[in-house]
Amino acid sequence: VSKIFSAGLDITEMSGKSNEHYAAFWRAVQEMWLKLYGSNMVTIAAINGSSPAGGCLMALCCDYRIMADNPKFAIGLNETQLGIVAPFWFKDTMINTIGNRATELSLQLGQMYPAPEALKFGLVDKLVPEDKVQSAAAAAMSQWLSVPDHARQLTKSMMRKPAIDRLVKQREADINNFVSFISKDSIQKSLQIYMDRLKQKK
Ligand SMILES: CCCCCCCCCCC/C=C/C(=O)SCCNC(=O)CCNC(=O)[C@H](O)C(C)(C)COP(=O)(O)OP(=O)(O)OC[C@H]1O[C@@H](n2cnc3c(N)ncnc32)[C@H](O)[C@@H]1OP(=O)(O)O
Repeated sequence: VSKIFSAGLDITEMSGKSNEHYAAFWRAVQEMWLKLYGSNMVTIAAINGSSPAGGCLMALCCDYRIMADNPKFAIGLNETQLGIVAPFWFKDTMINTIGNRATELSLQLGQMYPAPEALKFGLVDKLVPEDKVQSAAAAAMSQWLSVPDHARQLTKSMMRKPAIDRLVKQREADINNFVSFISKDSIQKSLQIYMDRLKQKK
């Protein structure tokens, strides 16, 4: 979709559903992260628009991020703005990209960074004109693929394994945490208010 890289997780999957539904949904989100963050392939994010929360997470899972140079497009883990909390593995992924202090600021405030600020913060690696995002991503891919694969893969795994092992070890507990958190009346209310606001802004 033009102007949106990803709107993040589908909020309708996290509201008004059964606990079994929430558990299956969260397992699928974990699976997505484990596959993408743990992939031994080269992954380049061509960020052609806004990228909140889960969308930002997907971009952060990639090896390199190229974003369209348009200040109207913003990226960030904005969970607190929805009244929800980025789980520890979202937080770990961000820390591994921009460091601890920048992550703390970012997460507590639920900040969305317009493209130029995202570059300054290190959330993305490069800005290019909107119509050059795909070609710049293809060029970056060629550069990354020119590195001997086994060496690049072992290096990637060395950097990411601790975060991945942490979720693998705590997977079931993380699902239980998600279900008990998201099914709280107060959290359901916050999500409802956020969705109503999204619709009103039209
Ligand atoms: C103790 C610790 C325990 C921790 C336990 C875990 C806690 C839970 C963790 C959950 C992590 C959540 C991650 C997420 O990704 S949440 C989703 C975050 N996403 C957003 O905030 C995006 C909101 N959307 C927007 O900002 C804009 O819609 C956007 C910039 C994406 C596009 O803007 P545009 O103006 O082009 O389009 P509209 O706003 O008019 O939207 C069109 C329709 O789409 C609906 N919409 C948008 N985003 C979502 C979404 N994420 N999910 C569902 N639906 C969405 C929007 O309402 C419009 O719908 P209608 O056409 O029906 O009105």
